[in-house]
Amino acid sequence: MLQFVTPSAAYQFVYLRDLRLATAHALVTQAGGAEAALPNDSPTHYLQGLIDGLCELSLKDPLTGLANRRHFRTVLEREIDRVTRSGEAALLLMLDIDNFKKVNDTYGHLAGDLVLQSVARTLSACVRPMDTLARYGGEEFAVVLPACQAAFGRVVAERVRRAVEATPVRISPAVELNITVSVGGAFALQWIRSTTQLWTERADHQLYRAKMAGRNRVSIEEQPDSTVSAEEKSLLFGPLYTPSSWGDLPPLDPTGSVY
Ligand SMILES: Nc1nc2c(ncn2[C@@H]2O[C@H](COP(=O)(O)OP(=O)(O)OP(=O)(O)O)[C@@H](O)[C@H]2O)c(=O)[nH]1
Repeated sequence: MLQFVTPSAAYQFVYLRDLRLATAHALVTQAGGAEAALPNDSPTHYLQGLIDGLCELSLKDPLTGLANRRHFRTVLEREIDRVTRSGEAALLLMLDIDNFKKVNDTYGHLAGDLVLQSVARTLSACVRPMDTLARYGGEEFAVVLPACQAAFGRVVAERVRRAVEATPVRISPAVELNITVSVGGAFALQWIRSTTQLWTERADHQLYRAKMAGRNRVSIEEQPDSTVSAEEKSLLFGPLYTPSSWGDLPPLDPTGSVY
């Protein structure tokens, strides 16, 4: 099923089995991919353009144009793979707009949508092209920052928080709103294969702490010390041991952790 926003800002859903060429064309054009799918192209090019445009759409959140949650999970899984193999640091930030319900309740849902779009633009301007920024859910965003050392991660998280605070959102000619976000962050476990669920839970826990501490602040988990020695790395990634060498192996840690 594809979801898109109509010109009147209403959400519309289309089941793939009901998707007609004209609807596919309208969806791709609306998303700004019209050049890729001009009907006076050759039929093959035209159809390929539509298919490419629809694939692109299926990865995006229709309101903000950021990566959607499904796409973000795929990126996180890839990042876990990379971190497990390379041992590089990677940071996951979860961000949540503070008191957003009040915006909706006071100014209406459309004003809330304008705030979401504005925050999405501000966040996009704060991250590197190699980072992936997503709308994770209602008023929650997420960013994964590959190759991100602890000191840099804290600077980015604080920069993001300040940027949102410094960008008022105009929701009507007479009304401008000051918006803030709370930010929680957790580093990936280096050399150890974790799961997207565990990683997001750790970042979410820090986000909860930032909210509990008063909102409009950053809380980042201390980078877990999962450094392994060169010898241990060779145990993880080296050739398999033969039974005759088992006697040389260090005893197994009952928790399964690598120190
Ligand atoms: N306008 C708009 N509102 C949304 C959307 N998705 C979720 N929301 C609203 O986001 C609000 C979330 O409210 P809460 O979870 O209570 O959080 P909050 O008011 O931001 O409070 P804190 O997170 O504790 O600071 C609800 O009012 C939802 O209706 C959306 O796509 N557009």
